[in-house]
Amino acid sequence: MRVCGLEGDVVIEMHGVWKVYPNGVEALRGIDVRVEPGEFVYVVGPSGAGKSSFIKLMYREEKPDHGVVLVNGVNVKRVRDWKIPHVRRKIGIVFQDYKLLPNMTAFENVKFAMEAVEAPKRKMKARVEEVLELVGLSDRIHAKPNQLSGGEQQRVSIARAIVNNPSLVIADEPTGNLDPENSWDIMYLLEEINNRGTTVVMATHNKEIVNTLRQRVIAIEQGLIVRDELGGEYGYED
Ligand SMILES: Nc1ncnc2c1ncn2[C@@H]1O[C@H](COP(=O)(O)OP(=O)(O)OP(=O)(O)O)[C@@H](O)[C@H]1O
Repeated sequence: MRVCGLEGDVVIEMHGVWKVYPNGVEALRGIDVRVEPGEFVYVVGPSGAGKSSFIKLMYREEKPDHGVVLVNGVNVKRVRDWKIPHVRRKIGIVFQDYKLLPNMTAFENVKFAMEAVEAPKRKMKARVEEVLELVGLSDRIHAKPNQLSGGEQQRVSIARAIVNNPSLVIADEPTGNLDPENSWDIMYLLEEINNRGTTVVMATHNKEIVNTLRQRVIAIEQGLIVRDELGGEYGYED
């Protein structure tokens, strides 16, 4: 049974999507794609191919210049700035550099994400403790980011990403700053989250992970999807 999202809903739909930055760079040049609930998708491709631009459209960090991007049925181009938090309520985001608030503890960082969506106050403490336990950090909840290792910081950021039960987790190079052991730990967590029903979209340069934990692979080159395979390979040398 799916935990999030209704069967048959499409999590992400893009039709004829172009992203052209103000300097004239055509980062995406006509993208068509559908991601269904519960999928795990790797986004791969050479540096500068358009991977980050592709996933930034999903969390409305960027808007398409042409075409349509629907996330959980919402047309992201039509979302006013003040409504972005509402759209992101159902999306968890994980960055390569964690982006934790430095003056807050692990507990406070995760709680902050619940406050941002105005979750019921009485449920916060238990829920924050629950997700920090899920990522294996029960004994570090009062540590600040500079007291945590890179792997631990990324686990806090994953706890923050899932605390509001998102239907979609988007990760941009989540293992990019981590050693192999910590990278695998993060991948097992993302797999576990996916097994619980959450859709995961992850941009990565990690060949070993993509070729070992086989999932759908979307390859982007020069702003175009050049390959889209279930159980695909990484397909590049780096
Ligand atoms: N804000 C921006 N302004 C101008 N150009 C940009 C901007 N962001 C990205 N670009 C350009 O758009 C193209 C695609 O960049 P993008 O970051 O999407 O690629 P990427 O595949 O994620 O690369 P990497 O693997 O190196 O992170 C590149 O040529 C990049 O220089």
